[in-house]
Amino acid sequence: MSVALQGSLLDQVDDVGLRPLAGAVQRTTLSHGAWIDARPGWVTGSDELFTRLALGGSAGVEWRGERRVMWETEVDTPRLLRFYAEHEQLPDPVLTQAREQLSAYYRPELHEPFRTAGMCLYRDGRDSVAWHGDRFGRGNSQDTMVAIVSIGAPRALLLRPNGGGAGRTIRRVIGHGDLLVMGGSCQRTWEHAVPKTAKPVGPRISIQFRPRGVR
Ligand SMILES: O=C(O)CCC(=O)C(=O)O
Ligand SMILES: [Fe+2]
Repeated sequence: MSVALQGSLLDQVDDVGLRPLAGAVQRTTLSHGAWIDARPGWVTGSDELFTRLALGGSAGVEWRGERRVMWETEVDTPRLLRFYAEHEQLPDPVLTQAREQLSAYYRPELHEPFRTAGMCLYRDGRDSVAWHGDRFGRGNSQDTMVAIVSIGAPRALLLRPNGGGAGRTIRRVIGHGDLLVMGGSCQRTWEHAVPKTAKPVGPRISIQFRPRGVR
């Protein structure tokens, strides 16, 4: 796997860590009770963290390719994946800290901690995720939150109300340690996607923290 990364210059001087959330998170209210929060540059030293996580084997994450059935043929899922269930050790201590800090910050609103961590590796612009909501679990019927940490090369995350409609898509370019949290009814009244791009882009890792029973 080729994971050459053009890092952000600012980021290379920092050790891997987290900046504060309080006072630095900006909320955008969407329709139908959905919202997104943004905290740009939350993870410091994120290029270093990227390198640690992108390396396979014991130093990092066992990235897995998956297959799925599409139009009656089996195709590769266009990204690599690793899901950490709630009792699994996360692959880097800063991710454990991130989960704790998110849980503390959002507790008054979420009333429960973030527990699982889904990870995706987008190797280049051909990797993507199609329009969807995280609706396999409680996100289908209840308000909840999904917190996304993005490291490596920035990619566009698109959001639109279910079914779309011209001019209703919101675009956020996230990478290099940015935090984006989808909340309220976002998983059931809105959809999100990371589209393919023909532009030459480096690899990006997305880490999604979710509460129990949300997937
Ligand atoms: O790449 C991302 O940040 C989004 C991933 C996503 O939506 C998912 O895995 O459910
Ligand atoms: Fe998702």
